[in-house]
Amino acid sequence: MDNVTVFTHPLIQHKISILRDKKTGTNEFRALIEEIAMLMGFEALRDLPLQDVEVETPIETCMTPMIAGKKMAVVPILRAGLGMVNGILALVPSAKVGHIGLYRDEVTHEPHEYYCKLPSPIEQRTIVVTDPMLATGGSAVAAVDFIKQYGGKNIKFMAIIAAPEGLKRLHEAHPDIQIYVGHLDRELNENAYICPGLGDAGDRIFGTK
Ligand SMILES: O=P(O)(O)OC[C@H]1O[C@H](OP(=O)(O)OP(=O)(O)O)[C@H](O)[C@@H]1O
Ligand SMILES: O=c1cc[nH]c(=O)[nH]1
Ligand SMILES: [Mg+2]
Repeated sequence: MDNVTVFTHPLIQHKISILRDKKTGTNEFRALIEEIAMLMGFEALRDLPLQDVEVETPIETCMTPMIAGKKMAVVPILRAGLGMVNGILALVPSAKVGHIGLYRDEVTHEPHEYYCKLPSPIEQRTIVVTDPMLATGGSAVAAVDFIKQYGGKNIKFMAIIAAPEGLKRLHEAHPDIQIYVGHLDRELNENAYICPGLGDAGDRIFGTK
């Protein structure tokens, strides 16, 4: 699929396997989500624009590349996407952070919006949307719809685990965005949970149940 990257890096696969283990506690789970986001972000941000700036080394003055301007936004889908934000900010500390609040109805599995605040202006920014779980794809499609309504154009979506159904739905709804997936799982179950998955990412990050 064009514009879709499914990671195979052993460090990412190893960390995802620890996430899956139901014995992994909140502390470790939260740290792993952040580390995986950073590893995925390293690849996802390989096309960030650079500009040459003048720097004086101890030897001489030279022109050398740096990230051009403050041109990035991280937009987590609340709540679980919040867990990935610091991993991306560790790479680009100057990035602005927007928030989109969505929860999935337990019966219909449809996403419901409860919050949306994005950095303005957003048109020129590289926008990294984070959510560990891409299940039916309803939340991801709704979040990207919002960002496009606000004027966002250069959008990257990062999920740690995706179901084939959700990846297909997001790619078909928004073929122009770059999608990054840490691992593509087998399927959704009758409750629209990813199998084998890792359970409810939000509850495991924040210790709620
Ligand atoms: O692809 P979908 O079928 O839309 O499902 C994925 C969504 O479900 C989870 O959020 P949840 O509704 O559990 O909210 P939470 O992050 O607050 O726990 C997850 O973090 C995604 O946002
Ligand atoms: O498996 C799933 C599906 C949706 N949301 C989660 O947190 N986990
Ligand atoms: Mg949840």
